[in-house]
Amino acid sequence: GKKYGGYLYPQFYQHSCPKVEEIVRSVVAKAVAKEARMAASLLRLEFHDCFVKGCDASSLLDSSGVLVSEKRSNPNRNSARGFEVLDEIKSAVEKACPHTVSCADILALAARDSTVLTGGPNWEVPLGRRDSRSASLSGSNNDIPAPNNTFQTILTKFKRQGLDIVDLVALSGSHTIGSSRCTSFRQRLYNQSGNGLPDMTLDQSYAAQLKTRCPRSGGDQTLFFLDPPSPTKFDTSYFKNLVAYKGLLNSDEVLFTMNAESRKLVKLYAENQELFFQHFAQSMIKMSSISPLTGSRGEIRRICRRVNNKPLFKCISS
Ligand code: HEM
Ligand SMILES: [Ca+2]
Repeated sequence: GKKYGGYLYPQFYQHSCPKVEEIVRSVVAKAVAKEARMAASLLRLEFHDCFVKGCDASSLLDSSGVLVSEKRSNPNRNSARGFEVLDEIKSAVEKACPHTVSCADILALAARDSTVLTGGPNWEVPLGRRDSRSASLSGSNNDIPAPNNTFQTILTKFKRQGLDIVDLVALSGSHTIGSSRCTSFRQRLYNQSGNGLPDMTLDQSYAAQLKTRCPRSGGDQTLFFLDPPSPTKFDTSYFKNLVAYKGLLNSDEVLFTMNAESRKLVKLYAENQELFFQHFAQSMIKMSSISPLTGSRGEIRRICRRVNNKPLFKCISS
């Protein structure tokens, strides 16, 4: 395809850094043991990276000079987390194999390891991505779906990345782990369509329960599990919630209420963990292969938070 293709392969570091997968896994395991939510946070970072200019670790860059960080965007501000863990992985990998493994590949591996560590499927991660020398704040604001987007808008944003409705439903299954802030779903509780009424598709007793900790105003940052029955276990519980009209985000519930095809997939995944896991792994490989920088494009960053300094002679000669 145009956006993903045969440039990445799992053995990319076989000779140059044979221990990379082991190093990433051990740091992720340590971080998740310390804080279970970290698995969710790392998995989400891969999504937010790949949807903006492809999987190029643009999402990991801090603001510096003219570069404006994607960390300031609406989907990421006060929300994206896990950057310290990636710093720790990167420095461990740099020690073993200096200037060899990209931050984009480290993030793709960390997302896979986070899935496995919480009980989800395993897959071989195609490798060979390189890191961008820029970020896109506008891309981060526009290309990552928002929780109050309509089903059609969300699907359109997935299709723009070369992803389809199966990818959308399977990957939304990531919300089987992790948390959301009150501000991300408040609208559903009080004023879904601008007429002062709640979202009628939200289970009423669940809504009442959410309102106690997510009031009309205040408490924006208060955290709620995306999948309350099993917030740290990668399982089918998320899809069972949707079938029971207990999806937390509007973008979750619309997968069951707004489209016949996605509704069918939600019901299938709710009852068939094996199928969900199989599709999830497939879709993660697809998402993690969006527009990679390969060959001599981009660079291997030394620190994931900033682009490498260019040596002076390059500036003069070019
Ligand atoms: C389909 C469109 C999607 C929308 C609208 C969406 C939206 C959101 C929102 C609003 C949150 C809570 C953020 C906060 O309040 O701080 C969240 C959390 C999360 N999202 Fe999504 N998401 C989508 C798809 C995905 C995909 C494709 C993945 C991964 C493949 C993913 C993984 C996660 C995870 C794991 C969390 C929890 C993060 C944590 O606890 O730190 N999401 N998402
Ligand atoms: Ca990116």
